[in-house]
Amino acid sequence: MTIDLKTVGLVRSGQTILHGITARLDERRIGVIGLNGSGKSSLARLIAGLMQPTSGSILIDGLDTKADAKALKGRTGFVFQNPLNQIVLPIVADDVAFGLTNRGVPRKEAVKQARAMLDRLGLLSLAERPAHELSGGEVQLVALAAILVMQPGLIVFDEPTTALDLRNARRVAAAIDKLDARAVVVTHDLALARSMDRVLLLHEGRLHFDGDPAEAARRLEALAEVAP
Ligand SMILES: Nc1ncnc2c1ncn2[C@@H]1O[C@H](COP(=O)(O)OP(=O)(O)OP(=O)(O)O)[C@@H](O)[C@H]1O
Repeated sequence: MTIDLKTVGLVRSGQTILHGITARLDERRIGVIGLNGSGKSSLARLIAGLMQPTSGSILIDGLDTKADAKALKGRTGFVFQNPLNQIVLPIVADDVAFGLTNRGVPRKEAVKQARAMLDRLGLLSLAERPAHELSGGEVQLVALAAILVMQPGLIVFDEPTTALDLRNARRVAAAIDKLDARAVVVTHDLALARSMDRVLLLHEGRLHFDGDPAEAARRLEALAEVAP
C-alpha cells in the first residue's frame, strides 16, 4: 500500500494548518511527530479520509481520499486519541463486533470473530466486561481490536500511547509492531517513533524532516529547545 501526499494543504477557519506536504510513503510503519499544534492530528485525519484537504490530494494505492472516498471506505481504520469516544456498545465483545454487524455480518459470526481478535491480542478475559469499567490501557487495546477485526489495509493512530503507563504503552507498541496492516502513528512518544520505519516531523504545518526515525527524534528535540 502506498500513501501519496501531493502538496497537501489544509485551511481551517482562515488559518493555514498544513502547507503543501509532499511525500510518497511505501514503508509499513510511518511515524508522525512534532510539537503541539504542528498539524499531526490534522494530517492523520486527512490520510484516514475523515477530512478533505483544501488543496493538493492524497492517494491511497492510487485512490483519491476525496474523489474515491466510497471505494476507500473500510480500507482505512482510525484509532482516536481518546478511544472511549470510539466505544459504542456496553459489553466489550459486542463493541468489537459492532463494525462487522454494521457491515452486514450476522451477529453470531461477528461476535465469534470479535472474540477471536480479542484472544489474539491476549484480551479474551475482557470479552464479557462492561467497556466503561476498563482501564485506559485496556480501552486502547479494545479500540485497536475493534479496528483490527475489520481487517483494514491501513490503520491511522492518533497518539495511541498517550495516558498509558509504560507496560501498556509497550503492549500497544507491540500490537502495532505485529500488525499485518500498514500503520501511520501520530505520537509524542519518541520511543514509539524510533520503532517506526520512517518518520515525518511536522513543524508549524510544514514537513520539517522526513526520513530516519532517530534523526527525526533528534531534530524534534532541537526544535523543542528553541521553541518559546
Ligand atoms: N477546525 C479548526 N479550526 C481552526 N484551527 C484548527 C482547527 N483544527 C485544528 N486547528 C489548529 O490547527 C493546528 C494544528 O492542529 P493539530 O490538532 O493538527 O495539531 P497536533 O500537531 O496534532 O497537536 P497536538 O500535539 O497538540 O495534538 C492547531 O494550531 C489547531 O489549533
